Amino acid sequence: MSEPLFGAGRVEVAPGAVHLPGWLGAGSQRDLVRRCREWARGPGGMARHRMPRGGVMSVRMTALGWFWEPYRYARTLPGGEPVPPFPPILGDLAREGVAAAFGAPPGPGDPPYDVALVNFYDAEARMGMHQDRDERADVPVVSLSLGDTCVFRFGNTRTRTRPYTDVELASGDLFVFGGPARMAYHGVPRTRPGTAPAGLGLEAGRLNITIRASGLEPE
Ligand SMILES: O=C(O)CCC(=O)C(=O)O
Ligand SMILES: [Fe+2]
Repeated sequence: MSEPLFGAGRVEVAPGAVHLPGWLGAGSQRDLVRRCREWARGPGGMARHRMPRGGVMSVRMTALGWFWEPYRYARTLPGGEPVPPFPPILGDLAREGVAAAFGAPPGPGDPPYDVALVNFYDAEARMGMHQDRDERADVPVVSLSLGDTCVFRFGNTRTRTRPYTDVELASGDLFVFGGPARMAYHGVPRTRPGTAPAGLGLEAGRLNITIRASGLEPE
């Protein structure tokens, strides 16, 4: 086995896609779970979005910074209310995450992190293979996992199917994908109910926060 580049347990799943197990300590995980509860109580709630072809997503989500629905970003919520602001702590975590994954944070010329999607998975929820392609910036997507472990399927940029790699994302794990992996298809075929660490403040289910740079102009 080759020596990991940065600390123990850095796994390069594909060129540009890095998994750092246990990147967030227990205290940071608890803090983020508490914040997710606050964000979930915001005006957008935790909604199950309807897909353009009629299906309803099994994952519940709320958006910060920009509102997202399949498949676009909007400045306002569907009812016209303003979108809750993008929390600076998520920008800090995203830049630290990129530095931990690739050795350096995004450059000062890169569009800033300005949007986060908070996803909640109950025991039945899953997310089909998709690309994160509604952003107008080629900045890595930073994903933080809390609560139950899931199977995260990380594929290729051309098809929803093989070749892909199944990765177990546990509470506290960081996953970053950028560069040649930025447009790779990925999804969550299942979670593993009952695997969340005790004392997290999340009794059941999985939370995932993806932090992105929209590349869109602020007002
Ligand atoms: O829940 C995850 O780990 C992935 C979420 C995701 O791919 C997304 O929000 O676009
Ligand atoms: Fe995604």
